[in-house]
Amino acid sequence: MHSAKVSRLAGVARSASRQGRDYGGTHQTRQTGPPAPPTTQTTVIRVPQRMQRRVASVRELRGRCRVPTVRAVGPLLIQSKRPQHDQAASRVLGRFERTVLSSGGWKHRKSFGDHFAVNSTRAAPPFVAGGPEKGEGEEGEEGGPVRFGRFRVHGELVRTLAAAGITRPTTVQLQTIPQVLKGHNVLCAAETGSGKTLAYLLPVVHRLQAGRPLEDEADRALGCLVLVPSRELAEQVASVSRLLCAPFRLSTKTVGGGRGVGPIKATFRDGAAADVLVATPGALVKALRRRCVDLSALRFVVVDEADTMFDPSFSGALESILRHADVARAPRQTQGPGGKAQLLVVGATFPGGVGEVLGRVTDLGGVVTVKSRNLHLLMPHVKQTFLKVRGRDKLLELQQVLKELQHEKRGGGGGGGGGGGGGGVLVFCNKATTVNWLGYALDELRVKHLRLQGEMPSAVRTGIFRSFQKGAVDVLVCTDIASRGLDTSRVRLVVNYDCPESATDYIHRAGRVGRAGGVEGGQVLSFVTHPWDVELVQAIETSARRRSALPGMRSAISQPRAEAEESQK
Ligand SMILES: Nc1ncnc2c1ncn2[C@@H]1O[C@H](COP(=O)(O)OP(=O)(O)OP(=O)(O)O)[C@@H](O)[C@H]1O
Repeated sequence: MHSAKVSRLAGVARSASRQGRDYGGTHQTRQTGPPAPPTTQTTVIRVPQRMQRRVASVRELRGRCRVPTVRAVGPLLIQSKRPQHDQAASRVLGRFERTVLSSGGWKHRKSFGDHFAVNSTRAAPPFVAGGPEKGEGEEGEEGGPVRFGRFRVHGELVRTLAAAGITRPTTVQLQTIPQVLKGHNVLCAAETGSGKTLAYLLPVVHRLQAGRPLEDEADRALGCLVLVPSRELAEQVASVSRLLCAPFRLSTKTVGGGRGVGPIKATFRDGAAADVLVATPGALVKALRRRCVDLSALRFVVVDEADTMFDPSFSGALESILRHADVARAPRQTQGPGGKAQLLVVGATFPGGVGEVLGRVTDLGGVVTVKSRNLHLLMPHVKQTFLKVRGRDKLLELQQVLKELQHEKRGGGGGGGGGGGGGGVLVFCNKATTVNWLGYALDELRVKHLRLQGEMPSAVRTGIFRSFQKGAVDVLVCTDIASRGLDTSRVRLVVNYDCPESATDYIHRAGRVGRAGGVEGGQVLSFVTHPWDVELVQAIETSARRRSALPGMRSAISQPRAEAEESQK
């Protein structure tokens, strides 16, 4: 803007000098043209002081704003519409170094049409063991890759995983499984899609089968409770549990909300308790009130998707459930018959209230924290593009993107897009009403899709998600309900049709691509429309350039306030 004004002023100055004028200063007088005939009049131009000051200040500002730019060479980390904002993959911006952001001027309406991408800098996810960057302890005793056998869990478990094509543990599994086997209460914070479900279910099933002889089936007691925020996620976790439990004839049940009390009672009608129960907090509280479930013999309580579960909308129910379970304070309390329950809290992000709630049910000092090295960093194996676009143009942009993907799927892609064609697309909106509206608009454009939002009955939602997972339809238009925990290994593209409202939501949405064992070459495309979206995008771009964690993300439990004050005294 300044430059435009300066050039405008300069233009006036130039045309003035062409006409023989000069902007030398106030009250300057100069004779122009051929030697003055006796009748020639002298031209006098008066430049107001205000204007002079303005030109001087704009000149000064231009000088100040000139940030030394290093021309990016080699592969690019940030690829911008304006090449002067590119950043090479080999360069990491220092913590105190001045950042020149591609999204710097995006609050201005003239920036519509601008775009930049954070390119992927590696092919495989960093949490898959044996990749180019090996993590701690990722080599076996003989220098070969680590296999599940290293944990000394039951051979059947290792064989079951191998039959499912899972032979080598991910980084988070390597760190978490030994701690759970030792009996610790664990807080596990690791990236989306890094295999956290197996990280807790594998040792849990191993210990359940070890502690219960097969003949005991009649007086079976609930051994493990897994709490998750949605019914879809309950079904997903239960399917992994059933796979692992099958060789030992351990049973898994699910109980989810949204269907009244009848189905909850029906789940427990047969009288036999499950070995593993996967439940949503609301449904479990109802079951506890009606004495359908007994938590007295619990050996494990798992809280999955911690950021949602400790959210104020769930935390009340969660706390009352944790009070019913007798949570151990030290590993020795979990041993032997009548042992207390081990607490495992799992998530990719953690809200502030975790310490408050956990402090009331166990000793926080005894909780072992397992934290991934890349937690809260942008995923280096997923290309993430940001496009500044007017609200009215978003639909056309989306249609174009879907068309290109369809074209690639039919084999006409020419390989330019990286990775093969096909795969699923998740289109995230912020509200259920936008999902419905966008659904109608896509119907008009004859784009085959499914819709998923929280106002639908939960049984319908589960069916919709299952058919998307099976590949019946490639496009799923959804709210954030699909961003937490759901395994979307076939998703190749995430479109943020509405920019997410927080960095946490961005991490969870983007985490639906680039998952362990999932489709390679996953990408995220975000439409940026409003000035308040721009702030989040600038925070993401800054983190990408500095390779630092996104701001405002937590991964540790803080002591409850009262306790912290006491320990300070
Ligand atoms: N060791 C492994 N090797 C290959 N694939 C794996 C491994 N462990 C898990 N997976 C696969 O990775 C995918 C993601 O796993 P999972 O859903 O447990 O991730 P998550 O960390 O819980 O993700 P989110 O944070 O989104 O809940 C699943 O499809 C799972 O089968």
